[in-house]
Amino acid sequence: MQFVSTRGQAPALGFSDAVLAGLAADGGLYVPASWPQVSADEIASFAGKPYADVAYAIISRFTEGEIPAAKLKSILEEAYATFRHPSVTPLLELEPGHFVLELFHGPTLAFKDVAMQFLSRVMDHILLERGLKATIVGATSGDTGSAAIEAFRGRDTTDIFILHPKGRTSEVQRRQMTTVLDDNVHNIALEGAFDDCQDAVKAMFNNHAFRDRVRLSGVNSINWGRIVAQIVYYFTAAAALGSPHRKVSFTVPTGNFGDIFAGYCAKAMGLPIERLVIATNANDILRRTLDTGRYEMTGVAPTISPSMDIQISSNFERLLFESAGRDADAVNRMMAGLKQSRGFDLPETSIAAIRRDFAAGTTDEAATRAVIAQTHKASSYLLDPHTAVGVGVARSQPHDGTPMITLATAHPAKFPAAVAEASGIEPALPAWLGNLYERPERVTVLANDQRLIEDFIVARSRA
Ligand SMILES: Cc1ncc(COP(=O)(O)O)c(C=O)c1O
Ligand SMILES: N[C@@H](CCOP(=O)(O)O)C(=O)O
Repeated sequence: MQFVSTRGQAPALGFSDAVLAGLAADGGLYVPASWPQVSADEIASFAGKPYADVAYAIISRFTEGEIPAAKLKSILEEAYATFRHPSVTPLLELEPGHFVLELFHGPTLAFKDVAMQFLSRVMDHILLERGLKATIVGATSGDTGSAAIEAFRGRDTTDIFILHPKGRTSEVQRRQMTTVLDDNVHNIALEGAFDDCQDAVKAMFNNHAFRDRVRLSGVNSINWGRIVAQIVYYFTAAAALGSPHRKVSFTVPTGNFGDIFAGYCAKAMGLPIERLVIATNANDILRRTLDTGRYEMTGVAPTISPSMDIQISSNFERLLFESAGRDADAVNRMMAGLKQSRGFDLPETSIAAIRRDFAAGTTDEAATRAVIAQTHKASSYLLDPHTAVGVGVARSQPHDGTPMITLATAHPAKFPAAVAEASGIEPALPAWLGNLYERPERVTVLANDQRLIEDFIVARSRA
């Protein structure tokens, strides 16, 4: 399987090289050259299978010829043995016809663990095979960083540098990152917003001298290795509800568009998905884009779902590529518009194609709090604020008899202050994180200055 860049100027790569590259050399994102298909019979066979087996069935279609079957199986067994629930990603019915897919049973309590536990092991394997070390950089609004640090800590093949926006994560999220004191882990608190962190990471990838010097690699969802692992739970959840004989819809709390793009991939591979619903918080650039056909940056406001306080939604580029019939020139024009004038109009055919697969809605701050309170009152189920954004939007969708699955992307204990304010209940951290508030922290505060950040990394990278 080859992977091509959404900007059309970088060479096509195999799975291992695409994973190590993270971002393509032309600034684009890698997507598979074609979508492998999963037959109806095979989808039906996923119901009741162990999670790691379904993961193998899906992921091996992209790694064939590169990662030996036995190695991939052992990576997946090990990755999902770190989850505290036997089903890995359990599905439960919140109200008739509306399900939540709990993706937060991994080591850091957010959906990022599902991909990161796989990615760290597969990268380690590739680097060991090649006798190389890599420098990993990542931008986080809190969850990617903690999952990546947990997955890569102590690994000899990698140094990991995570940039988070200073003061804009929850305290639990920050401590999950800064209390990891392994030598290969480096936390940077950037004076800025999440988009500044993400811009800095992309600028490092586009600085080819720096990129080569430290053998740069990335763990944000720009990396195909993240997306491929997230496709799996769309299949397990749909199969559990009777797919392929019954269609399902998904509502996904969305920021960088990685999680919901994985749903699009599942559909492209043959999973009968009726609708993919983009759920945004008050930072609603994606909902406005679906409404108006124009992607327009207007600024980011901090919310109680901070991991979605994003306006440069990286993976939307992958959807633009798909919706434009894989026309890289069209993508380049749109991305140039974004750089020059902070916005662009989608071609008519693109927005029409997107609207065929996707719907979108917003749950604002007050409504998010109300969803948490009302859901707890009705069913004693505590939602984290990101999942609540999803549940709020899912409830506003037309009822067409198709089961709706909302992705529960984080455990409420990651956001105790917001959850307690909304519901009166302070969710407790699981036992293994019980002493998080007593652990010492290590973090470096840096100004939002590209040179400063790159110098910091060069001085500490062992690659
Ligand atoms: C808890 C949580 N929910 C939702 C999202 C949004 O996911 P995505 O960026 O893949 O759209 C994030 C961050 O990525 C998150 O951390
Ligand atoms: N919400 C994210 C932001 C980065 O998203 P990613 O999926 O592209 O890594 C976070 O928690 O850091």
